Parts: sequence; C-alpha cells; structure tokens
Amino acid sequence: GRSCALSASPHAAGAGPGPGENQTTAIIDVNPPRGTRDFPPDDMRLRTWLFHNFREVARLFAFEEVDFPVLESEALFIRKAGEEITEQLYSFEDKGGRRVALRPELTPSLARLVIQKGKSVSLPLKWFAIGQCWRYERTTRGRRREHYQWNMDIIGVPGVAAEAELIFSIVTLFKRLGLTASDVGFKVSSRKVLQAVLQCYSIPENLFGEVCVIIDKMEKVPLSEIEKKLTSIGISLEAIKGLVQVLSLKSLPQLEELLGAAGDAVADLKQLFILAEQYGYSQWIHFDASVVRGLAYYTGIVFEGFDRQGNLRAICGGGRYDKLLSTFGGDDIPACGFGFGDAVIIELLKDKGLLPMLTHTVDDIVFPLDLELQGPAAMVASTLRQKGRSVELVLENKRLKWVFKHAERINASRLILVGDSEWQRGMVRVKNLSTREEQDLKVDELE
Ligand SMILES: OCc1cccc(Br)n1
Repeated sequence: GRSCALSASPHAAGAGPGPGENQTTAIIDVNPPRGTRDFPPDDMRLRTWLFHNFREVARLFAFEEVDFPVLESEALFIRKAGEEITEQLYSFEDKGGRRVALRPELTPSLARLVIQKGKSVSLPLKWFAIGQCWRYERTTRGRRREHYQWNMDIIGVPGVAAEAELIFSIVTLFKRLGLTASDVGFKVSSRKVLQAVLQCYSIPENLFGEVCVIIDKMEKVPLSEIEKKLTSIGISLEAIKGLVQVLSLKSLPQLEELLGAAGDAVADLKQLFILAEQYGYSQWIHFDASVVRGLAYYTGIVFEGFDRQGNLRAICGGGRYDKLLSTFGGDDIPACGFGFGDAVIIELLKDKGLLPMLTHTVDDIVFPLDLELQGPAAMVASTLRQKGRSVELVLENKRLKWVFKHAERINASRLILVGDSEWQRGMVRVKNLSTREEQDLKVDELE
C-alpha cells in the first residue's frame, strides 16, 4: 500500500477534471446568489468611477463621509406603514437569537448614529455615505436584491435651504456625468400638501405614513386599488376624492388656490423655487403634486430625479424627515436627505452614450531576461513603485514575445528589460512602448 496519502494523486481515476482540464460543470455554483452581482474588473472600474463622482460632489459640498454596518437590528426598520422596503426586509435570527436585518436603506442607521453621538456633535451635520442595501424580493420578479446607494443628509437645518442645497448637489453630479436639464429633471412636492388635505377631512395623524405609502403607488396601480386600500384603513370616499384632486395639481398657483397661501406647504415650495432660481437650476425642477415617495417617514418637501424620456424608474429620491430621530427616542432634530442608487443612473448613461471608456493601464512592465535577474528586477520594480509608478513585475520565465503581448494587454507605457550585460553596468534597457524609443538608463535615473 502507499506510504502516505499525500503521494496519492488527487486525480486518481474518477476524481473529476484536474486543474487546466476543461471543466464541463463546476463543483460549486460559480454565479453569485440570486439578485446579487459580482464586480469583475470592467464593472468595478465603472463602479469606482461613479463612486468617485459621488465622493467628489460630497467634497465640493463639504459633506463628511460616514458608514454603518450592513447588518442592523431588525427593530431599526420595523415600521407599520406597509412600505415595500420593510415588507421585503432581508431579516433573520442570528445564532444569539437576535432579530437582525441586512439594511434596506441607510437613513435609519444615520439617524441612529446621530442620536448615539448626541451632544458630542454640533449641528448642522452634513454627512454622506455610499453603502450596499438589501431587499428580499420574491424571485418571481427576478429583480436585484442588492444595490449601492449614495446618501447625502443635512441634519439640524429646519429651513428648505437644506433641500435646495441637496437638490443642487445632485444637479452638480448630473452635470459631472454629462447630463443636462433636457435629459433629467426633478419632480418636487411637499407632504404637507397631503397633511393639509387629511386635516381638512379630520383624518387622524397616525394614518399619515400609511396614506402616503398607498398614494405613492398612484401611478403604478389602478385607482380602484388605491381607493380600496385607503377605504380599508378608514379613509372616507370624500377624503379620497379630495386627495386625488390635490395630487393632480400641476402648478403652485393652483395649489395656493386650493390650500390658501397660509399653509407651510405652499410657503415651503415657494421658498424652494425661489432658491432654485437663485442657484440657477430652475430649469431642472418643477412642482408635481403627485410626488409622494414610498418612505413613511418623510414629513415635508419630497423630490425625485427622473429621466425626461420616461424610460426608466426614478434615478434618485429624497425629502425632509423631521420626526424620524424622535421616533427612535432621540431629540426632535430636523433632517433631510436623499438616496441615489447605482443602477438606474448607469442604465441612463448607457442610453445617452455617456458611459466613460475605462481601461486598465500600468506605467511600467519589468522583465528579468533570465531567472538569476529576478532579484534585481524586483529591486527595479520597487524603485519605480517608490516613485509612484504602477509596475507589473513579470513573475515567471516567459518568452519575450509573450511579454510584448502582455504589455499590450495591460496597456503598459514602458517595458523595462533587466539583462545581464546592462545590469553589470548598473543599467536597464527601457523601451517606450508608444514612441518605440529605446535607451539604457541607470536605475536611479528612472522616473
Ligand atoms: O430601493 C429599493 C431597494 C432597496 C434595497 C435593495 C434594492 Br435592489 N432596492
């Protein structure tokens, strides 16, 4: 019998294909879990480019980056307003018997951190985050179960100047990506419009969130379904008529006529449009009373970015949520913010031919002409790296033909050959791969 198991070739007959042999079916499923994505280099370059633009806009607006665990207590997201986002919560019980969830959004975590920081942070806070968010959607719809969201939030500013600044930060991002006011725009409204209508039909405040979530589906499901749902939570048919009427308004004067100039709804919106005019982005936004957004916690201005062609789902959305922190037991701190997903924007840029051409490039490829020169080649690579150059060090004994091909594949600018005769004179052979120029240089002359 064999002296030791180690000497037994793992590829004794029947053990399946060995490395390099063409595998017909992999042993494990090499695809990511349903509804999730891998980011191989090409896709990762595009994602990094997008996130770099998010971060650059946040820097221009003096926002500070924050982050939170992707796993949160389930309690953070339990809301009784029938929101899709909480109904599709990716939650489970951990080994400690705790109810936990993969976050479906970032705002509750941000609220939690602000409360945790309490008096140790001074308001206003301008925080941003880019985080992966999750939902457990029935596979029937074959939709994604994760996406990355850029969030920008202003905490502690009660006036609509905060919303005006947030919307302008998104306009700034759109411009950086090459989009104009003819490509995209923002529908803007205020939940105080709905609040005013519910008050005049004396509908209890505690139904406000639920009504908003139902109304948010106005353009997605038949009106009869909306009416049925509203009736089922006790809203009178008369009130429903009033709601439907106010949601079809398309101008502020119309709204003023209906609600009167007194209410904050009209005052907030007027002020916001004045500020937009002063920022110079009036042509990017318009009042649309049908914008409600599907999150229960918004209390004031709400907005959503959309593609004017009307082919895609909302690009981003946000609004004021003045009560969220107090519902978590924190102080009554005003807040507003938005979420901007990583999927619709890429679809839009694709449609507009605005996707950037991003290639993997390196500055230098270093190749020892024979194995004894591996050490010197590594030193040359290290010298170049210390000067900030990206260096591909060839790690195996390859033929020169392969090295040239590889240099082309990785878009190297220079090929540095470490050869015996040159090395004896402390030199290396440098080939500029675009000009074809060739020269011997001392190692420390390289830059
Ligand atoms: O915006 C709704 C949402 C939340 C989590 C994950 C995905 Br994909 N979509």
